[in-house]
Amino acid sequence: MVYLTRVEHFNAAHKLYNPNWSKEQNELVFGKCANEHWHGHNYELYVTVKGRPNPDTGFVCDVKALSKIINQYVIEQLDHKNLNMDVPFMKDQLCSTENLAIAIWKQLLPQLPAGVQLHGIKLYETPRIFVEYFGE
Ligand SMILES: Nc1nc2c(c(=O)[nH]1)N=C([C@H](O)[C@H](O)COP(=O)(O)OP(=O)(O)OP(=O)(O)O)CN2
Repeated sequence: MVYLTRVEHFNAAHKLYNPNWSKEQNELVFGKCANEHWHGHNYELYVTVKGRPNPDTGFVCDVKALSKIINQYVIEQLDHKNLNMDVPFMKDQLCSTENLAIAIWKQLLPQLPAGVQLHGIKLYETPRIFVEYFGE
């Protein structure tokens, strides 16, 4: 089994805010990330698929085709958007890196070519904060 990773990136705004809590409770839990006027991140997205190399191409899959799928179903939905307001697949969710990684997994899973398995999503919110999700 070979693991193949494509890296993409996007910029987006968000705030961490639980609508069931008071403003004070949100500020207590999320601190500056609850700022009602939003803040932004330069996200780095690592998508890893796994499979056996095709004997005719040597590819697990064509990574350029994988990039197109990631861009169509994920990056175009997220890039230069407000995650809380503009992104249907984040509707009614807290826009943490964890929840975003899970949502990206769910977006991509049905779009992958036959025979290519999604292994993991690694999403950097900042150079010092990242999550990994393996569909468990
Ligand atoms: N478990 C999580 N914790 C936090 C998340 C998250 O998604 N999951 N997100 C945030 C905020 O979005 C916050 O904006 C992070 O940015 P920042 O504080 O700038 O992050 P850094 O630690 O990389 O920056 P420092 O300058 O080193 O503080 C918070 N928590």
